[in-house]
Amino acid sequence: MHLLSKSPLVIYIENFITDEERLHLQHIAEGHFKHSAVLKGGNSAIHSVRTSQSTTVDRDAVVRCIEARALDFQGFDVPESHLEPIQLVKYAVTERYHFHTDWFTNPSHATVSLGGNRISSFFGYVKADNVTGGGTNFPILDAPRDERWCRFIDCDEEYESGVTFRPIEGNVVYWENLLADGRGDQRTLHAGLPVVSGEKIGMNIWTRQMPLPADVRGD
Ligand SMILES: O=C(O)CCC(=O)C(=O)O
Ligand SMILES: [Fe+2]
Repeated sequence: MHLLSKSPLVIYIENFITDEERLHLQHIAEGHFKHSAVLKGGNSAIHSVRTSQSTTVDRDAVVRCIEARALDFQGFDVPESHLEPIQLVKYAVTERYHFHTDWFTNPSHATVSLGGNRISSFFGYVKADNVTGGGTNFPILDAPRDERWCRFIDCDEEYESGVTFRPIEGNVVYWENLLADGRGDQRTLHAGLPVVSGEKIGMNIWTRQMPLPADVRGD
């Protein structure tokens, strides 16, 4: 693990998902991907901000193991009821996810009965062999200086473009979305850059401030 930023907290984790888990996730998601609905202004609509396809995965033994790892990483005290179902996102050539925050900007999506807002995100790379493009760009983060980071981030990017994580299978980026007072942290703005060649599949694990309703959890 490598600490990229203390504020906002951003931690890069190598080999968070095993090869077997990656293949399993692809297998159970096959045939379920749909063009992603992005919440905009109160109604769920298929919106051009996101051209990829997504799906959630059912909670089998392998998925529970990944979830347990995500909870343990966050210090053991987050109950599993605060986890959204794991979401996979698939991008074909040219597909992308424009700049957004994972925390809900519309308070009506973050009410107590809905589990509050998203305190943290794990974004991982489930499939990325022979992918060019398709990095995850955080324009407001300061790029680290040490060239050992170039294994994971695109060091050809201008310093002004922030940090772009390259899609590397098995690795994840973890960050905290909310400030200490619970408001969303604008510095967590990010985008999935267009895929230039190959197919990219990513994984989102989002943790809420409060328990999710059982029907959303899929329990
Ligand atoms: O595809 C990426 O690199 C980022 C995707 C993302 O930010 C999301 O699904 O919320
Ligand atoms: Fe995101």
